[in-house]
Amino acid sequence: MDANGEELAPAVRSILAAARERSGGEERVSVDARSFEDALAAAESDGRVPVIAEVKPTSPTTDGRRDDDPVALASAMVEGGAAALSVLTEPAHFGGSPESLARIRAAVDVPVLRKDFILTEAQLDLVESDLVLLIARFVDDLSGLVSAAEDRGFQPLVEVHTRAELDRAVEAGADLIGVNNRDLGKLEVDLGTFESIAPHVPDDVTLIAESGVGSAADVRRMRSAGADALLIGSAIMDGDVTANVRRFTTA
Ligand SMILES: O=C(O)c1ccccc1NCC(=O)[C@H](O)[C@H](O)COP(=O)(O)O
Repeated sequence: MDANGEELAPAVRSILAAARERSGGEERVSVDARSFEDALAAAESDGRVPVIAEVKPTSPTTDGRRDDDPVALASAMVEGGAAALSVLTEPAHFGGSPESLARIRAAVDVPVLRKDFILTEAQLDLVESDLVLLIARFVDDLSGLVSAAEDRGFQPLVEVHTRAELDRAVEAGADLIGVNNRDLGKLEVDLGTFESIAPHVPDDVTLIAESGVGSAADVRRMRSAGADALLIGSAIMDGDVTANVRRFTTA
């Protein structure tokens, strides 16, 4: 069950159980973050669709696993025109690690999002990144965690899947909001989720469409519905990542 008492897919229950066990960093981090807004503006100004390309070695909904060097993958994504990167740090279900993120961030000059299931303030201190994902569905004190992230210099990206979660994200002061097309209760993907929530997002929020984008037509669909940027994982990790990113950034 999640905080709303709703049933969760077994894989997500397992992800959350593992997240509750993970400790934080030993010292409070203080990040000199690369501006995500500037990265989006740079992409727009030279005609690239702003894409956050995700280094996602595996996942509960992916067959197999990609064991390439994460830094090589990340550099190939930047070569394809990614405005920013998302890097999984969850080890048990996504094959990520904080070490991979630190190596990637040192090797590229675009902003890097830490993609994990952060539940506590201490877990923010595991590794430096430019953005951190906070999933509204799983965080009780969302305002507290948004503030804690900002106090450390992170740009928090608050992920929502419903209107009620959007309201919580806005109340928590989120400037960056991602609408996840993947329902983490059932693990089903529906691009209509973004289309139904986007009209209710305040104009001053930077809005990201997350999950389920697999084609140039999907990119255009999400952009028409109001996406300032797209977060794309599986479809980029499948095959030549530079060519895949380029297909989306030129959609
Ligand atoms: O991707 C999964 O299988 C997954 C399973 C359980 C919880 C979360 C999951 N994904 C997290 C994500 O948000 C995605 O990695 C990200 O939005 C990219 O999605 P996609 O482009 O569909 O790989």
